[in-house]
Amino acid sequence: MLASSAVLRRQQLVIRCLGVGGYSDHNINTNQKPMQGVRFSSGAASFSLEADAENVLRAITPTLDPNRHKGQAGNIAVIGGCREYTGAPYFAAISALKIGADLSHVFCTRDAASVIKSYSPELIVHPILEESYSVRDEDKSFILENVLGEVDKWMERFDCLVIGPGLGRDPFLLDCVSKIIKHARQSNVPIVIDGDGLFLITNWLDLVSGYHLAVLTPNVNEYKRLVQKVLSCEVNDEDAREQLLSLAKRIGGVTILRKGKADLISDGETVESVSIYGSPRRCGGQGDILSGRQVFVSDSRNPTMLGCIAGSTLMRKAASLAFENKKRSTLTTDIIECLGRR
Ligand SMILES: NC(=O)C1=CN([C@@H]2O[C@H](COP(=O)(O)OP(=O)(O)OC[C@H]3O[C@@H](n4cnc5c(N)ncnc54)[C@H](OP(=O)(O)O)[C@@H]3O)[C@@H](O)[C@H]2O)[C@@H](O)CC1
Ligand SMILES: Nc1ncnc2c1ncn2[C@@H]1O[C@H](COP(=O)(O)OP(=O)(O)OP(=O)(O)O)[C@@H](O)[C@H]1O
Ligand SMILES: [Mg+2]
Repeated sequence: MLASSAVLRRQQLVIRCLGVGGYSDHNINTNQKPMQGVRFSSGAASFSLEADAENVLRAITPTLDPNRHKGQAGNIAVIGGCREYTGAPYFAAISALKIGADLSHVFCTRDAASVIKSYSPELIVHPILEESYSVRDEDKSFILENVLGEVDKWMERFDCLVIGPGLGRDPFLLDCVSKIIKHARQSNVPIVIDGDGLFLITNWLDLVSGYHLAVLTPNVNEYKRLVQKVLSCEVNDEDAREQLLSLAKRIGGVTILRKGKADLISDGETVESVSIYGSPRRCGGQGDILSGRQVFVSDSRNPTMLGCIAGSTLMRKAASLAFENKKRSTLTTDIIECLGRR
């Protein structure tokens, strides 16, 4: 079957981002020497720790190419935003634009939509999700079909879905989102699962199990719940890397970025860590920024690990720059202003 144009575009994004075959986006246009510094062995990227986080950042960030048109540097969608939470989906969606995506959509509930639209004209906000309180039982299947139809109209054009920032835990809303995840898998769209999206898949692991284009970004609580559910034990920080490797292996296919003092990243085969930069401020919203940074997640395995290393490094670098400037008063909005600064 001919790969759809979106899959081809995502694969071109892979080649440009990774410089697979020694060519970065810049080389493609100028045929200069392949990039140095990023080592690939037997098809799996093997990186030392901190120094390569910088090299990965350099390797995976596509250069600005005058021959490209709008959308080719990345078109992402955040699935999240409800009556309770409107900041999280905004943080995730604007962060993707700030690191270079061209278009950023938010699919949220009607209540949240006008609030998120008021935060920024840069975002394309779709008020299509519903929570139980606004839906009669007899209308639920019709509304579910309508939600899926609205998302499917756009699905082929997305390079990545970020599912969960500010989603909340409403059962009807989570049921709709579970169907969106299934449709994304059928369309081979990479997905980043964060926030309440992790609450959903922890209770329904089949949604992501075996899907190598899925990235999970749990915080301390969310990771604890995943370990309890999948490994039937408590988090063991004595053997954090081994436990993360087992968790990723047991779920199968996914890449997990365990957020913490050091971010640990595993695809079930290797484990990498990123602990450079960062700030001592733990204000809410920093994880949402990180989930939006995974816009480089792509079609094949290695870039998923690379995307996580790059996203974590960029997030921590921006947090460090913001803290230098604002100290104890640093907020997530200050960190967003520092994104993309090198
Ligand atoms: N400005 C914004 O809009 C921001 C919005 N945010 C959004 O908030 C959502 C939750 O994210 P978070 O990080 O607070 O979740 P987390 O650490 O697992 O829980 C902390 C503790 O609270 C509890 N708990 C949580 N949610 C619950 C619920 N719905 N109903 C009941 N209990 C709940 C939880 O209990 P537990 O699950 O452990 O039993 C734990 O004890 C998520 O969608 C995120 O994107 C954040 O990104 C920040 C900025
Ligand atoms: N102790 C720490 N020291 C330095 N950086 C940290 C520390 N804990 C987390 N981080 C970094 O802060 C970012 C957000 O992690 P955090 O655990 O706050 O996510 P979260 O709880 O999902 O955030 P959010 O409030 O957006 O939901 C991650 O990039 C992580 O690398
Ligand atoms: Mg979070």
